[in-house]
Amino acid sequence: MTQLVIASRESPLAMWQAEHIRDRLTGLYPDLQVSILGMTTQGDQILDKTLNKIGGKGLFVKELEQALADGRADLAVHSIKDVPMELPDGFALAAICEREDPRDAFVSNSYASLAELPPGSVVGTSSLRRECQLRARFPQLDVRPLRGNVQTRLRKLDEGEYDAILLAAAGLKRLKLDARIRAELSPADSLPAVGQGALGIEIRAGRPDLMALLAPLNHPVTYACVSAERAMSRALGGSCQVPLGGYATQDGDQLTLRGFVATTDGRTMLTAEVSAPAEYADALGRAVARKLLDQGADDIMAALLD
Ligand SMILES: NCc1[nH]cc(CCC(=O)O)c1CC(=O)O
Repeated sequence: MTQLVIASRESPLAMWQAEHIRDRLTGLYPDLQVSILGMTTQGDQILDKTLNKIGGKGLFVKELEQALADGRADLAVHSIKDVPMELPDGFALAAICEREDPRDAFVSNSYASLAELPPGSVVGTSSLRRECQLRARFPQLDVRPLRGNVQTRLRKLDEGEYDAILLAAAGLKRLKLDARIRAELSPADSLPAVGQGALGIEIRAGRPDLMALLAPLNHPVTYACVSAERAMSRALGGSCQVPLGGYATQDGDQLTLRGFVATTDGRTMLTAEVSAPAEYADALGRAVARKLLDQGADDIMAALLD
């Protein structure tokens, strides 16, 4: 292979991610030519509705998969958080790269932390996961929807529509916007989204040559952690309609996965945590899902999907 095309969304964060993978590939393979095919996805176009109302994360990846299927591109770089738990037939994940900061970030021009916000303060987030965890801890805050790419969300904060917003620390750090982060929420306070902070590289299935070329970009610890998180979400039938989170860490050979499912108001919050050797990442994910289902997660999800 002498030339590769990376399909990417056109948002500045997506482009940063694609360029990062391009640079890593050309570092590894100096003779390889890598170009980036920027694309707009439905998820980027529909900005007036929250994601859970328009069909969820798949909207960010479908157009990119179409480019892979057509042969217009060889690989697609995604925030793995945006990749549906089941890939369509004919596609494969070739690598999951080392995770950036997985935490949620608190951004505000007036306050240093959530605890400082006066009652009634308006906090922007369009993630049900962030919303329910926020409501559980700070029921006196006014949580309002906030969509758009990272820059758009910061602009809406700066224009005064919100007193504070929550977004992924990883995106801000990649865009060198770390200075905007006033506080990072610990995973205990705001359990991250499944896969948050990690990049995934998707290819067409049945390309062992490309699989081998991309293998050095895979980070085994991140791969194990994110596999456990995704197996949990898959076993829960996870979708954007359901407030859920999952975050795994690896210590030695031991993976620990914590997951939650909640009602959007944050009044019911089911949590489970299990540890297992890293080679059993998928089984670990299913075990955490089973514990959540045993506590009634299926009732919460059935009510939400009604
Ligand atoms: N939902 C959009 C999205 N997808 C990935 C990231 C951040 C980067 C990452 O999690 O890898 C973001 C922005 C955010 O949630 O604030």
